[in-house]
Amino acid sequence: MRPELSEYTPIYSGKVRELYAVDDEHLLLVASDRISAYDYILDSQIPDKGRVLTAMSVFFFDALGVPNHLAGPADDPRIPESVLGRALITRRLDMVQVECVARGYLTGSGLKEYRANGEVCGVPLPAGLVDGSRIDPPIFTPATKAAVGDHDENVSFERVAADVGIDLATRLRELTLDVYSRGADIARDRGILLADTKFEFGRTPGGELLLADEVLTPDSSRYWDAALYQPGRAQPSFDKQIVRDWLTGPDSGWSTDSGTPPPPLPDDVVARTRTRYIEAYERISGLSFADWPGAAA
Ligand SMILES: Nc1ncnc(-c2cnn(Cc3cccc(F)c3)c2)c1Cl
Repeated sequence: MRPELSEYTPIYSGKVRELYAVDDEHLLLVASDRISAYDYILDSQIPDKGRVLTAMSVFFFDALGVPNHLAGPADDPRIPESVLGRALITRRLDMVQVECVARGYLTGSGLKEYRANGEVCGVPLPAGLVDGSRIDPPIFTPATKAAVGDHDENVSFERVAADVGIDLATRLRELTLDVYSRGADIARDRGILLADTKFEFGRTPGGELLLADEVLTPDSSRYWDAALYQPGRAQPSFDKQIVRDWLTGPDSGWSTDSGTPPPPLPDDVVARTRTRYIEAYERISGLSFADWPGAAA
């Protein structure tokens, strides 16, 4: 008999995820079916999004073999039925307050910084790069966690070293670049480019540094279809472009500068987006999503 979610203490609610305390040493990390676009949490949910992204994290934790915070399998008996498949039991860690970002392609806030001063987080880049240019080897572009609703602030490695010490900063950079590069290689071999990603690390009471949070998911990373990759323009998002195009298209009655929340999504936009998430997981993992725990939505 699985416990009810109400037996656990909620300790954090993010835009699309929640965190509960299971006991003094363990947490329950829950991924919802909510989706965000243009900095709004949409009213419409994407069925199975939480289960697919949880499956992706588990795949990469296993495939990359990095010491991490997982404390049980996806069907751990401590996981309530209501969130089975979209929740994981993790060790409770002392989280390092650094957003550990790796970039293998130049876009978003990195491109903005590059255009202003030819570098990102203090890392100089070659001249002449455009939106979507490959950055090889990838670069470590950390950020400080922003307050709720704000964007993280990109900072230099030197600032991270000043905040957490040079040894830990160096370790974070090494781990971030290694895990990103190996994960991006796996995805690229299957036709999906992971343009960038954000990791979080935490320390055990014994001081061991573990990879925590979600790993290389479409919510923590930019996913691009390799077949459509074309530097010099904004790349379409593998998972979110269908939603973005409908919201900014003629049928939504909405626009990004309307100052109003986006309208609900049509059923076909929801269904096609669900399919994109499942396709990304099955292509990258080589596994069938039908075999993943929890009730299909
Ligand atoms: N193993 C850990 N130990 C201690 N703290 C965390 C932790 C804190 N915050 N976050 C981000 C987050 C993850 C999911 C749902 C949310 F609402 C927020 C993760 C973790 Cl993963």
